Amino acid sequence: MTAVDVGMPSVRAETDDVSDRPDVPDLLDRFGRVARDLRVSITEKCSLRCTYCMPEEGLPAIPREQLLTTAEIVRLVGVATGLLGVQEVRFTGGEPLMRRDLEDIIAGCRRIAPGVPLALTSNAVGLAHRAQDLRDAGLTRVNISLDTVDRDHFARLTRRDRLDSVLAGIRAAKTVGFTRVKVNAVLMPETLDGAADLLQWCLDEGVELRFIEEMPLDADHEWARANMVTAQRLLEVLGARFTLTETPREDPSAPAERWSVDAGPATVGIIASVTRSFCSDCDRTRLTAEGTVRSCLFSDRETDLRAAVRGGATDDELAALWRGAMWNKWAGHGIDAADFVPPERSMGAIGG
Ligand SMILES: Nc1nc2c(ncn2[C@@H]2O[C@H](COP(=O)(O)OP(=O)(O)OP(=O)(O)O)[C@@H](O)[C@H]2O)c(=O)[nH]1
Ligand SMILES: C[S@@+](CC[C@H](N)C(=O)[O-])C[C@H]1O[C@@H](n2cnc3c(N)ncnc32)[C@H](O)[C@@H]1O
Ligand code: SF4
Ligand code: SF4
Repeated sequence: MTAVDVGMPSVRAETDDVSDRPDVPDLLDRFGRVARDLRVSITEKCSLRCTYCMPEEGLPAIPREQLLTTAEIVRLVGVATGLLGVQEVRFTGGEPLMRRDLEDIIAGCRRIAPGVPLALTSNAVGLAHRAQDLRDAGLTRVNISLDTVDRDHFARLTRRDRLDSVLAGIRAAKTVGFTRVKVNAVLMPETLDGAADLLQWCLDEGVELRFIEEMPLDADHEWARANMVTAQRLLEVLGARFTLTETPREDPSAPAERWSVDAGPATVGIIASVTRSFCSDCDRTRLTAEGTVRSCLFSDRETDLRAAVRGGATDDELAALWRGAMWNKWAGHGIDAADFVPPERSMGAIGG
């Protein structure tokens, strides 16, 4: 972390003041954190309707002219990696595969940021047909969401009967040579009984499974702390079938804590965003599909870069706007605070 006088801001600072920001190129915030991990949402559309994320009818469509174009995404990724110290870029959504120009976006970003890892977070529906092209375009890594290997549970949770397509997508990701394919599973009461089967499937396939605590980011606003499956509860359930041993954290800003399974080398991860929050080490910055910078998943304060891009701003001007947006980033999500209010946008609308 960069050492600067960061003062004592409140957890949810509501200010745009950047007059006290030190003149450094990186995406520094008042708490001394530096964002190096950029997550770019490229669409609000999705082929699934996971209950913890989307409403049944899907999100309201973003008018085409409000979406960042391929060229605009590439330019902003160039600003982030070239001027702002971003070291990894992840494409997300909505479902990034819903954009037919995803391969062009990846190829453009690969050209503008040759040495930077480019990752994708996807539900893998239809990935089997595109995995090779995405790899050829320069994609480095893929994380895939899969909550259960039980077809009925999958169909109920995602409101779509697409388990086979997802499993084929995961296998294709391995076949075309993406290294360290990871599977993300959100912990839900309905799928907890199948958690050990999911882990066994991932062990058999040689992919790395991470369970994720559900956050209050569902479009239906049904999240309740009392109903949430905690990391602790999951460990009890998995412990009935596997021997789990906690391993040291690879990197303090990596959200997953890892346990070796049956003496390893395979591991299972848990992203305990709620009960063991990692906000104090957060290294994320986000671009929404409409081209706003969002400093934290939970903060609705956004800075419009699309208007600046379309108004003729230079790269240096865009970088300055981005730095200002991150300086006033909140300390953390504050889910346990008495006055917590979930953000207006749901996970799929922000870009998870
Ligand atoms: N609290 C919090 N959780 C996040 C954030 N971004 C993603 N998540 C959660 O972390 C899960 C995994 O995210 P991924 O998209 O796989 O990214 P990642 O964990 O950074 O990926 P790796 O670099 O492969 O570890 C998501 O499903 C979200 O639930 C964030 O900024 N804050
Ligand atoms: C919003 S999705 C977008 C990318 C892609 N559609 C997918 O599902 O991987 C990104 C990640 O957010 C996670 N997610 C969605 N809603 C969540 C919630 N309420 N709490 C925690 N994670 C959530 C998903 O499981 C997924 O891993
Ligand atoms: S989690 Fe991903 S796949 Fe599921 S509804 Fe949200 S955006 Fe779609
Ligand atoms: S909730 Fe906000 S501060 Fe916490 S890890 Fe996520 S983006 Fe970072």
